[in-house]
Amino acid sequence: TQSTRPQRILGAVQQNATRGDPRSVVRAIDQYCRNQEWAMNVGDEKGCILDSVVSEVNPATVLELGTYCGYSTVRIASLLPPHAKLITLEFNPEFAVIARQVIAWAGLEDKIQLVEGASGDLIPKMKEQFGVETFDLVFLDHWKDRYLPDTKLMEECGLLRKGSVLLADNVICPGTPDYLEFVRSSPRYESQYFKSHLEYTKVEDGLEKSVFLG
Ligand SMILES: O=C(NCc1cccc(CNc2ccc3[nH]ncc3c2)c1)c1cc(-c2ccc(F)cc2)cc(O)c1O
Ligand SMILES: [Mg+2]
Repeated sequence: TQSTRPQRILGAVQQNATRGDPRSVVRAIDQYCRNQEWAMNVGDEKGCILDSVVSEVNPATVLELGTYCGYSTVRIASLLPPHAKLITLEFNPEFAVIARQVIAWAGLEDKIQLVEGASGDLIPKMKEQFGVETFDLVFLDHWKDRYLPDTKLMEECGLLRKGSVLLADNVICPGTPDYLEFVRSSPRYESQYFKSHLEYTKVEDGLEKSVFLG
C-alpha cells in the first residue's frame, strides 16, 4: 500500500537522524524535503529566524498551533530551558501519529505535549485542562484563516500577558491578510516582519513577530 508524505518524512528521520539528537532530526527532515519532496515544514531558512526569536524570548510556556510532522515542534523544544513546556495542537490525526514518533525520536517527549483537536475548541480549555496561566510564545502555523480568530480567542481567554510574543508563519505565502492587517494596525500589538522565503523554495514568504502590549 502507498505510503503518505508524513510517513516518508518519518522514515527519513529514522534512517538519517540520531535518536535523542533533535538537531539531527531537524537536519534529516530539511535534507529530505529539499532533495526528495517538498513538505510544509517551516524549513531551514525561516527556521533560523524562529530559533532567534525562541532564544530571545527564552519562554517557559509555548503554544504551537499546527504540529504537522513535528519539525518546528522539535526545533523550538530543542532550544527551551529545562522545565519549560511546549503544547502543540494538531487537528489531523494522521499528522499527529507521525509527529509523536518524530518527537520521540528526538527524545523530547518530556518537554512537549501534543494535543489532538481544533484550536477553536482547545484554546478555551487551556487553563483548566492543561494548567496553563499564560503563554510566553505562540507559534501560529495552522490553517491560515484561523490565525486571527484564534488570536482574538487567546486574548479573550486571558492566555496572553504583557510581553507575550506571537510568531506567525506564512504571512505572505499562502498569506494571512486579515491577521496581518489586525496585528499591524492594533494599538495592542507591536509587530515586525521578517522577510524570508517559502520553505525549500525561492518564493517570498516571511514570519510576523507581534508582541502583545496588554
Ligand atoms: O496551510 C498550511 N499549513 C496549515 C495546515 C495545512 C493542512 C492541514 C493542516 C492540519 N493541521 C491543523 C489544522 C487546523 C488546526 N487547528 N488547530 C490546530 C490545527 C492543525 C494544517 C501551510 C501551507 C503552505 C503552502 C502550501 C502550498 C503552497 F503552494 C505554498 C505554501 C506552507 C506552509 O508553511 C503552511 O504552514
Ligand atoms: Mg507554515
